[in-house]
Amino acid sequence: MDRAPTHSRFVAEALHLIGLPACACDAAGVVFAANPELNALTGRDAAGLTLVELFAEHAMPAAVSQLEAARDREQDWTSALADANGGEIAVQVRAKPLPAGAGCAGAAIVFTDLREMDSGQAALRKALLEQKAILDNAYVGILFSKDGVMSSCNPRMAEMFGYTQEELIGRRAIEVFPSPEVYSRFGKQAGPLLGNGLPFEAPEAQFRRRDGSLFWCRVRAKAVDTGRNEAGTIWILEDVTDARRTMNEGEAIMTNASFGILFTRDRIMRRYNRYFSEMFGYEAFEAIGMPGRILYPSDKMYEHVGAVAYPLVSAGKPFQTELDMVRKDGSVLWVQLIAFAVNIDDSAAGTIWIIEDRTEQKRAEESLRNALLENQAILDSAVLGIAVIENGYNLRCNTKMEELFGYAPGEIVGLSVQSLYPDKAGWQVARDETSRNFHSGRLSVGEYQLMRKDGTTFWARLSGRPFDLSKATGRSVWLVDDVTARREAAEAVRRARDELEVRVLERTAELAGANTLLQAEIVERRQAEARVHHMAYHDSLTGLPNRSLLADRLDRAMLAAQRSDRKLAVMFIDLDRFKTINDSLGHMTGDYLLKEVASRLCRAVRASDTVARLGGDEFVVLVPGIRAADECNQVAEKIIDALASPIPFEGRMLHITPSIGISVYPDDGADVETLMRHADAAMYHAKASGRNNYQFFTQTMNQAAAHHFELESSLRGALARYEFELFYQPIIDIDTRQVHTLEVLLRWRRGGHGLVQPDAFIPIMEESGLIVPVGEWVMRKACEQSVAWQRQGLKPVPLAVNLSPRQFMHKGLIESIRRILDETGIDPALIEFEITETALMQHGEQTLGILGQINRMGIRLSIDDFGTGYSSLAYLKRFPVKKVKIDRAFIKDLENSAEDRAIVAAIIALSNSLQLSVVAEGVESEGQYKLLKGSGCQYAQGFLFSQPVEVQDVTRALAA
Ligand SMILES: Nc1nc2c(ncn2[C@@H]2O[C@H](COP(=O)(O)O[C@H]3[C@@H](O)[C@H](n4cnc5c(=O)[nH]c(N)nc54)O[C@@H]3COP(=O)(O)O)[C@@H](O)[C@H]2O)c(=O)[nH]1
Repeated sequence: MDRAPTHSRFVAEALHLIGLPACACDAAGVVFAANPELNALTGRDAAGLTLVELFAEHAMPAAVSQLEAARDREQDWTSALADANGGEIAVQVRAKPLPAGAGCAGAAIVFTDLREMDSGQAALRKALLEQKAILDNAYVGILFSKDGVMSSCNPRMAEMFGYTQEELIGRRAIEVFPSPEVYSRFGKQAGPLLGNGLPFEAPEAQFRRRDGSLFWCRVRAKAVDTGRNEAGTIWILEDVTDARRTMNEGEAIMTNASFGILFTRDRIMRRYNRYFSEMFGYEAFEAIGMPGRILYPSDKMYEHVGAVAYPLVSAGKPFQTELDMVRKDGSVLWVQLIAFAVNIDDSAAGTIWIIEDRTEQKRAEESLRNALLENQAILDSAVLGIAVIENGYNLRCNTKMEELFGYAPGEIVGLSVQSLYPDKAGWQVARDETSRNFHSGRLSVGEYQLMRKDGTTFWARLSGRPFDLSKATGRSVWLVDDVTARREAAEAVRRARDELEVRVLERTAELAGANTLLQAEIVERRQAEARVHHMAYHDSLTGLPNRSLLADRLDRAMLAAQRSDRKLAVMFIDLDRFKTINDSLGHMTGDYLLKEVASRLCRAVRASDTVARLGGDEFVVLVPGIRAADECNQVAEKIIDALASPIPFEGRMLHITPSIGISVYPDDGADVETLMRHADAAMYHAKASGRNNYQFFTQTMNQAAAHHFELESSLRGALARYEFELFYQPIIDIDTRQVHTLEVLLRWRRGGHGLVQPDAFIPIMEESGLIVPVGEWVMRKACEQSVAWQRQGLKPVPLAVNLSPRQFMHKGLIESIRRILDETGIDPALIEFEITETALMQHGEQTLGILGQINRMGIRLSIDDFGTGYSSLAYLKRFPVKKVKIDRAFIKDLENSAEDRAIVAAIIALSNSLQLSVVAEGVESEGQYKLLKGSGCQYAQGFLFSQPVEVQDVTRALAA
């Protein structure tokens, strides 16, 4: 053995002294020393045996346990040793810790061979040992006291107080009480009972340990000998400190629990905590003893809970449910009920019910559930897809979301967000934008193309926000709206708008074009209106103001004159012999002449004066702002001077002179019509005064005008009154001085006035048109006379009848001639028409046609007043005329004027070359006659031969 031999030897020697079989074992349970008595008893050397080998097999567990405990304190038990023959030996075993001086831990074991005792001793000893074993092994402290002194105790009592048995025994009882007062009080309670032989019991009494700490014990006491107090008292103390603490803790739990705790047994309420009282409305002890049924709303529920709960509880399993229970006042509360057995080994021990009032919780849960249901209903009925996203995956979504993407219910959950995009690039763009927005603390809103489960795509408006806006990552909620239709509509609208804009542009262009055209039309119209206005108020040929505008300006000028106390002059200008120029040289020439005159007039007067053209060759100059009438002299002189120089036109020098009549406002009239009429009268006077001069209006001029008017009026009835008659003047053959022709000359034998000469009334008839019917009368009368002369047997003499320009151009002329010829039966060869040179040249080809018709009737034609107009040789050649009459103006000074002679000679030469006869009119002297005859003129007419004479004179002459 390894153990120290000194110790073994020392222990072995000690074992030899015991006299009873004994041994010593170490902490490992190996016998390291045994005395001969033990060796003899077991029949083998015990030293070196293990406990397993030393004890009988069935005694092993107790032996091991007892020896383990014996290392600390003495143990005593009945056991059996194994002998060398495999048998066993009944022994009483007493084991004690090895003393400190033994040198090692372990126990000393002493055996008493129970086989050596006689039966009485053995029984007694056995009983004593058993009692001792009971006392020693009792879990309660047992103490004997006498006279207040502890006389003996079991190990448990000493242990409870922290003493050894030896230390405790002999001590006074008062020492183990907390204080003398407690001891005294305790004694007062226990003493009377014990003194009377009665047991004393205190459920809780406080004691003091050796170390001063206090602990609680349940105390039971009884006199050892109830008949003799002096025999002492046996005290049994049960340490209930832990139980009391446990009980207090339980009470605290019961009292402070925030749920109801109910203890029932036999389904009767035995105990409950404060919370239960408050929960169900019962007082602290009010419901104790009542059946648990009162807590349930119905028998059925009560029975049901019992039927379900108790089998579980009896099996050691907790029962848990939630149900309605009933308060004392009948109101219902919703509780969670948990039940378990007080002792699973004893179902009759009762049941503990943990009851938690979940009414509010249930209400809250229901409210929450309703809210969730509502939310779910809202989500499911939402027209937008709604999804919760975390870490790029769909956590949850509503029905609409699934519909949008074409997934079955629940299919989207767990899908990656990327799988909802048609490609990674699109998803990446959306993710980057979302990240930027979330990190900026903003919502992320955008439109992206997404992909359905079947691979088709659509446009959606995504609106996302993190659950916590302050965190860019984590869960986020997204609204998904299918905006494909809206985008298509927007696209359609955009296209429509583009088309509309194009149309608008086109229409605008059209309108611009139309506007341009309209503007042009407006301009054109305004120009036209201006032209019309201009035409209405201006002379189309010269551009000068016309009669209307002149009247207006004259009106205004009169008003101005009234205000300024000035006068104004109206200067009526008529161009002398313009008619002749116009008729002979044609309209072109006449027009040119008029325009030049207009221009010269404008230059001659001031800009403040008005030059107007009334028509034909009539002009008016309005001179406002004059102080006296004689201021007009200068103006009139300037006008005459302006027109004095000849006007060159197409190789000719045109000479024109004005006759100017002047009326002055207010002297000669107070209105436009009067001033104009008076100026006109003055102009006539100027003409009568030899032309190329000016005359101021006088009242006598008014009388001339009145006379003119009177003549015209009288002429209108002259034909009907047979006041006309014919005179005849012979045209003689120069060579023979015999009558060649008779010129028919009209006379007006005006009633009360005598015979009126043609110059006094033919211009008026020409002007008024009366010349047409009167001229026809002349033709008819002349023809009738010729026929009459012939009927009288007189020698037929041709008659020369004058045709005025107006008469010549009259449409009914040819028909009228034809009718007269037919009706009178005159030989057309006896008729000759004299037409002035001016009239012939006036209408060119038309004249030629009329002349041709007349000529074809057999009527001869002659040109009257030849030399005063502007004959065209081309026409002369073509006209079917036979004769020209040299105007008497060239004959008048023939004898004195070489120029006139040259002209007459030229006319005669021209006529000869054209094979025309020449008549010289106005021959009044023999000198003239001779010159004419010498010049080769064939015919002559004049007072030298005869004045115009009445028909009777002609008849007489013809008959002579
Ligand atoms: N259309 C018509 N015109 C007619 C008609 N009757 C006349 N007239 C024209 O009137 C003008 C004046 O005519 P009258 O006063 O008759 O004078 C004519 C002669 O008396 C005049 N004459 C003739 N010889 C001389 C003369 O030696 N000296 C002179 N001082 N006068 C003389 O000449 C007139 C005839 O001229 P003309 O006709 O040019 O041959 C006159 O122009 C008439 O034509 C008519 O019915 N219709």
